[in-house]
Amino acid sequence: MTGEILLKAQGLERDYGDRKALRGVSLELARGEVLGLLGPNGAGKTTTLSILSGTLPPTAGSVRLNGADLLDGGRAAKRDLGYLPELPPVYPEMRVSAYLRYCARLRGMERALIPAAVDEAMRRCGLTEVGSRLIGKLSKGFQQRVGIAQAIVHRPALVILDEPTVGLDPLQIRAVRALIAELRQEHGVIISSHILPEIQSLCDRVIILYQGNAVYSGYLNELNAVADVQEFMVSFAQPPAIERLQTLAGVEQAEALDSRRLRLLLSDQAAAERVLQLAVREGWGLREWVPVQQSLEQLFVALTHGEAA
Ligand SMILES: Nc1ncnc2c1ncn2[C@@H]1O[C@H](COP(=O)(O)OP(=O)(O)OP(=O)(O)O)[C@@H](O)[C@H]1O
Repeated sequence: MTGEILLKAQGLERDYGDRKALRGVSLELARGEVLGLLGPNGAGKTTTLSILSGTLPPTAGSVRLNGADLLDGGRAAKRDLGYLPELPPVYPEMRVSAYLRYCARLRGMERALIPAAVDEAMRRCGLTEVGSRLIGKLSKGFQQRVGIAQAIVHRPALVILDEPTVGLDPLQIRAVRALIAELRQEHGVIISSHILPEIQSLCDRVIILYQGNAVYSGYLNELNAVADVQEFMVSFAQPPAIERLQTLAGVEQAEALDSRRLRLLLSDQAAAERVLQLAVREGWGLREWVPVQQSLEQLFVALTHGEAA
């Protein structure tokens, strides 16, 4: 965690009739952090975000935002959050700036502060030029920006975005991703996505949901730590025979890539140390020792048993 805890959810469960959509999900978010919720269809992402945004009551569990109980009808806590649901809640017959003024008012913002807040939200979301246009006449990408603008107009501490780039063209996706990257400067952000590279490029931390459980929670830069096997690209000036490497304890696989470069799969850190000590003792002339990052995709496939993301 980088800072003070903004959001803390514990033991969230949600049943729809006898269907268990969430089975005890807990999470935390610090200020300035971007958390990604990743999971195959039906994993429980939207259910989780609806609960975190105070729009759906959980069957069990608690959510605290800035220390206040969100589920206890806390209007003050709700003022601290902005939510973009899967379908942006925009009114096609309203003009952009009028709609944003309406949203700011709805979230309890003081009247005198609203005009400046609306201008600021439009500027941040690239909407200044279309402020007087009818929302229904805007492209899907611009409507999505209006959806994000309504989520940030009242300057909430927490912004929750459910599949923010779904249905957009590649240029619109780039613009929305750039906007999300900028949001972190002022807000804690939670996004859900099916798109692995999106989560990888925008988030500090990821939670992988599968069948209503959080099967993984961790920082993206620590992915290797959860891998059972560690992979390295290695090069030696005088490499040993590949058969020699294959007989060493903890070397799961050794494969020659060219005359000097090898790919090693090792069982753990101790195996890496043994190979390095031997390289020094026997004068193999180490040139490169590069860990191969385990990708989020590999982890996702392993944890969700290959269900398509
Ligand atoms: N209103 C509802 N009534 C009954 N079952 C529901 C309802 N909403 C969701 N579910 C079920 O709960 C489970 C979790 O759904 P949820 O929409 O949270 O998943 P998701 O990860 O957001 O999926 P997707 O990526 O498809 O939107 C699914 O099995 C879904 O069918």
